[in-house]
Amino acid sequence: MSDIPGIVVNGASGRMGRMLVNLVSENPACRLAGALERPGHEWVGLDVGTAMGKPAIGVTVTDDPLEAMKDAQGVIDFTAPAATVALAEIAAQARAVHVIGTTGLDEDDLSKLEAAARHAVIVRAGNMSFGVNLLTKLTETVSKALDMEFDIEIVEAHHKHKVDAPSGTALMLGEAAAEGRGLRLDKVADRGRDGITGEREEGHIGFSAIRGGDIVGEHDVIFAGPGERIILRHVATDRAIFGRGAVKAALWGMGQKPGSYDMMDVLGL
Ligand SMILES: NC(=O)C1=CN([C@@H]2O[C@H](COP(=O)(O)OP(=O)(O)OC[C@H]3O[C@@H](n4cnc5c(N)ncnc54)[C@H](O)[C@@H]3O)[C@@H](O)[C@H]2O)C=CC1
Ligand SMILES: O=C(O)C1=N[C@H](C(=O)O)C[C@H](O)C1
Repeated sequence: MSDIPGIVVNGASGRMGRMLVNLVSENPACRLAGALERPGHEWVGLDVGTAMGKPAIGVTVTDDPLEAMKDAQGVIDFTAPAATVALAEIAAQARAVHVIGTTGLDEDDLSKLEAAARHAVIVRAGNMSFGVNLLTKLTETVSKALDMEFDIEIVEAHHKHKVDAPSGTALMLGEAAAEGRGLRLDKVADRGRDGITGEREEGHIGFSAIRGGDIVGEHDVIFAGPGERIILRHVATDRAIFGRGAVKAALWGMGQKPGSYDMMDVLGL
């Protein structure tokens, strides 16, 4: 047993998973304690370094979460909603901090995560980067300062492999914009306009999603008023910004009481 905190990466072969295997292995403040993939995945049973086409690093990919977490204090999870909900219960049993980057979670998924957070630390955010969390703060501030004459529209762009829309980040920004106006996003969100939609309703918050190529992630919050527009923008050019935030969240979470936290808590924003 080492004194250095151990972190497991779930979804180790994914775009974020590979990034995280590297970031956790290279960070002197933690060690890679395990690598998880879904049952049947071709990486299961291989050394995760070898599977990535690099030298072996002494961690074998497994599909058994309890086995992966036997010597870990945290697990970082950028996978898919069903996988994340299933892992939450197991991470709580193992008393491991569960850092969740997975997006596309529905209300039912979220209530299951809340239940798991009664026994364990969960840190979840639709975007783990410092820049987007700062943008989220700014969005709330600007929304609070402007009156309803300013229409709020959120436009996001991502790579062609992304499976959920609007992005988790867009929803985070929408929630902040609604909060700034003292409203609940689910009462004012316009998602997916098509056909004869009628005029825009005052106070609504609109979402548009672009998908193509290898776009890492881009978000604009547009405040369109009479005679002027304010646009807040974040452009991600490297997935490492999400990965670094997730590692920070895992280490931070190890000092917290059970409960649900987000990146604002981690970053003190
Ligand atoms: N919050 C944030 O800052 C960010 C969130 N994301 C989100 O993270 C998620 C993953 O994104 P990508 O890495 O681009 O996707 P990806 O499709 O490249 O990777 C997902 C991985 O999860 C694995 N997986 C699926 N079911 C599993 C299970 N039951 N057990 C273990 N592994 C399982 C897949 O085999 C795959 O390797 C998405 O929901 C995405 O929106 C992505 C980037 C940043
Ligand atoms: O799927 C992605 O790639 C990303 N997903 C997150 C989201 O849904 O907002 C964060 C980031 O934009 C990349």
